[in-house]
This record gives sequence, structure tokens and C-alpha cells, in this order.
Amino acid sequence: MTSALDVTEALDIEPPTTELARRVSSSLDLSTSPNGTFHPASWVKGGGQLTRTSTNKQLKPFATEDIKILLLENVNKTGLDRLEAQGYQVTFLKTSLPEDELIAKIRDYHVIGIRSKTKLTSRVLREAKNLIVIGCFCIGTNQVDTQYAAEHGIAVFNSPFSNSRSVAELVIGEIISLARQLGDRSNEMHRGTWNKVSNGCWEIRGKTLGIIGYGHIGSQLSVLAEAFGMTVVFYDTVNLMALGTAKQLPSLQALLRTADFVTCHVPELPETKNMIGRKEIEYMKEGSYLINASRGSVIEIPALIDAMRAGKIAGAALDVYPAEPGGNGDYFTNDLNPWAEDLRSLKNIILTPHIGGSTEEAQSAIGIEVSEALVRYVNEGSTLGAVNMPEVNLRSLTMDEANHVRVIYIHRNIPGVLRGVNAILGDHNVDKQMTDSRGDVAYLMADISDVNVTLIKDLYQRLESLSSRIMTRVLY
Ligand SMILES: NC(=O)c1ccc[n+]([C@@H]2O[C@H](COP(=O)([O-])OP(=O)(O)OC[C@H]3O[C@@H](n4cnc5c(N)ncnc54)[C@H](O)[C@@H]3O)[C@@H](O)[C@H]2O)c1
Ligand SMILES: O=C(O)[C@H](O)COP(=O)(O)O
Repeated sequence: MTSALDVTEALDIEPPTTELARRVSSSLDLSTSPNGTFHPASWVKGGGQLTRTSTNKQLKPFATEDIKILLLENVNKTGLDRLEAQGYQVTFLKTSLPEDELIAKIRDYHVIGIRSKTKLTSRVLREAKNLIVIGCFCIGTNQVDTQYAAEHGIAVFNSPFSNSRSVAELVIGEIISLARQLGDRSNEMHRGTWNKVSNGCWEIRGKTLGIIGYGHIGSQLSVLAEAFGMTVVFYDTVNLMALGTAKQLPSLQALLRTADFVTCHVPELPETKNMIGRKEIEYMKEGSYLINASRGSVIEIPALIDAMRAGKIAGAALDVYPAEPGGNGDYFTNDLNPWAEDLRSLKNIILTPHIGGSTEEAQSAIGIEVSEALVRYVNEGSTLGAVNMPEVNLRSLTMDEANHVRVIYIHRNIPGVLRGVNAILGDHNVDKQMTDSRGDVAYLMADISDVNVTLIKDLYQRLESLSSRIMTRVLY
């Protein structure tokens, strides 16, 4: 049985960028690696860690303690604990980092975990020479250039629905609060004013809720709203099964003309930018309400301010903003948001600091889900649940398969690649193999048995020399 340590010693190794690289890369020609860089987690074998776990006969892959992870934005402890339990080196920060600081730091890490504030642009990712995977510990992935990441062999994972219920509950709370002007009454009491009024205050029973975007959050909200006696209509670009007695409407305009409460639950996309602007507000009913807990780009805030001043919109709740800070502290400065003072001066508007998914339940579940996806990807190469790669998975290797390697070949999706790859793999005993593509990127995973150091090196170098290669990883 060969361990990564044996591999390291058997190879004559080059200058490393990290401890792991130092131990495993000395005989590799770094010039053949993606972008001229070496991905240290990409071809380590065994790491002297071929131990049985207590519950199953899975092999522990390479030297996991050499994997470096940067966790930003106060990711939940459930995630941190799972990553540390693998032996990975985890750097944990409570805030996000500005672009220049991130660029200076990211090159040292194989894995980064973020939430909605950290912008992983192509400019940042270009510097991420060792990065193999990104974990978004949230739903949205608009903060990441997922296409650029895929084209550079970096997988991206998120948590597609662990905070959906939390957002839906927040919106229910906001609908009632706006209908009863709770924010204003509470503020008045805080200032010592008793102002008992019923004028302009309503029950929500019998009112119509218009949901824009009937995905995980929109559909969950639909069920809750009907339980309160609301009529639900929704607009979505996709034809979807309506839950309960909700009804899908054919256009956004139809929804805006019908709803007493309009709430946005669409992703940030070019098509959803300023989706609710002056024209759309014109369509809305007199005295209706507008809620946004999706992304700050979806509602044109100056148009909302004017409509509230004119009395067209009777109340609004905003959880998200065009510019949001990386950590807690002063926010509503004119520097970040030129309309901040105007917004604060309005009546019956609830302003929250992007807390839709911020509950103990959601954050704990997200921590578990995303960290487990990261572990599966780093240790076993599984892309199940990735948002920018085809989904490819093979069962875990067992202790009885200690002389196997798992080869992962991420490549450009162009004709003839499999012929070239199989010509290389075909010299070995391929136990199982799976390949799939998504857009321009394809992902191949194969388990090869009866390997030794020379074979591994040969395999790796031949795959790396193919012109279709984005990234090669050899695990176990
Ligand atoms: N405030 C928060 O803390 C918080 C928490 C979670 C999610 N979010 C945001 O909410 C968004 C929605 O979350 P989700 O889990 O329901 O997403 P989802 O992907 O399950 O649903 C989004 C829905 O919007 C629809 N859609 C896309 N473009 C559209 C368009 N132009 N017009 C109409 N419908 C369109 C899609 O077809 C889909 O059904 C996320 O993308 C995220 O940005 C915010
Ligand atoms: O995309 C999401 O899940 C929400 O916007 C929540 O983001 P957060 O984790 O940064 O609060």
C-alpha cells in the first residue's frame, strides 16, 4: 500500500506554495499546472492517513491537515466544527474582506467559505492560485463569478433552501406589521407618545398577496399567507405548480394591478435589476405595500421613496440594499446610500439589515449542509449540489481499495476529449468512471486500481498535458 508520504518521498519535488505542496509537489513540473500554478490538493495520495473510520470502511484521503480554509462572514459554528474535525487548517473571520485584502489573502487557501457580502469577482479569483472550491453559506450565489470559477476548475456550492422558512416567516411578520403600522406605533411609544389610531390600519385576512418569484421562499410564503386567510397570486418566469389555492398570473403587470401586498423573491440577475421601478409602481394599487427581502438591486429605491411620499405606497419593508457593508456598525451614511436620509424620514417603512436568513435554525442548518458539501468535494471530488459544475459522484473508496486512486479531470467541453483521456486511463485498470458536462465545462471522475507511485505520476502528467485540461486532481 502506498501513502502520500511515500509518494512525496519518491518524487523529486519542486518549490512549493504551501506546506502541502512542499510535501507532495517536488517532482512535478509546475509549468504544466493550470494557469502555471500548482493546486496542492490536486494530487496528493494517501498522506499516510489511510485509517478506518469507526462507522464505515471509508478511506481518509491525503493529508487533510494540509488543506487551508478561509471562512469569512461569521459562518455558523456547525460549519467551522465540521471542517476542523477533518483536520483542515481553518482561518475564521467574523466579517467579509474588501477586494484588495481578499486578493492579498486568497492565494494561500484551497477552500473559501463566504456568505452574501464577499464578492468573489474574476479579479479576485484570478489571484486564487490554490483555490479548488467555494462554499456560499447562504442561498444566493450572485456574489460569485460562478462562470469564471467553473472555467478555472473551481466548484461552487451553496445551501439552496435552509433559510427559506426563516425568510418566509420574516415576510409574514412584515405584512402584519405594515398593515397595522406597528413600526410607527412602537417608535412613538419609545418617544413617549400615545397615539391610538385605527385609520389606515387593516387585518390581512381577505387581502391579496402578490409574490414575485415562486421558488423556495415564495412558495413557502404562499402556504403561510393562505393560513392567515390571504388570497395568493404569483408571477414567475417558469410555469409552476401553485400550492393551496394560489394562482399564477401571466404577467408582472397583472400581479401589480391585483395585489394589496407585493413581495419580491427573485434572484439577482440582469433581468431582475430594477424590476420594480417607477413604471411598475404606477401599476400598483393605491395604498398598497411593497416588500423586498431578495436582493437590493431588485427595487429602484428613489422610485419607492417618491411613491411613499405621494401616498401611493402605504408602507414598505426592505431587508436588502444596493450597497451593504461587510460587517456590523454604521451603515446608513450618504457615502454608501445617497438616499439614506430620505428613506429614514418615511412613515411606515421597516428597514432591517439583511436578516431574512439570520435565525439560529437556518444558520446551523446551512453550516452543516455547506461544510459537508465542501468535505465531500475536497476529500472525494463529489460535485453533488454544485451550482456551476455538472453533478458527478462515485461511491467512497473503502479500506479494501487502498491501492486505488480517484482521478478527477476537469476539462473544456469540446469534441474528442474522452478519446484522449481514455487512451491514458485505458493503460490502467479503471474500476469505475463517470463523466458529465455543464455548458463549457466537463467533469470526469474515475477510480483506478492497482496503482503505484510511478503510475500515479504518469497518469497525472499525461492528463495535465492534454490541451482540454482545466484541472487534474488525484485523490487517495
Ligand atoms: N434576505 C435574505 O436574507 C435572503 C435569504 C435567502 C434568499 N434571499 C434571496 O432570495 C432569492 C430567492 O430565494 P429562493 O430560495 O426562493 O430562490 P429560488 O431560486 O428557489 O426561487 C427564485 C424564483 O424566482 C424566479 N424568477 C427568476 N427570475 C425571474 C423573473 N425575472 N421574474 C419572475 N420570476 C423570476 C425563478 O423562476 C424561481 O422560481 C435568492 O436568490 C436570494 O437572493 C434573501
Ligand atoms: O442568500 C442568502 O441566503 C441570504 O441573502 C442571506 O445571506 P447572509 O447569509 O449573508 O445573511
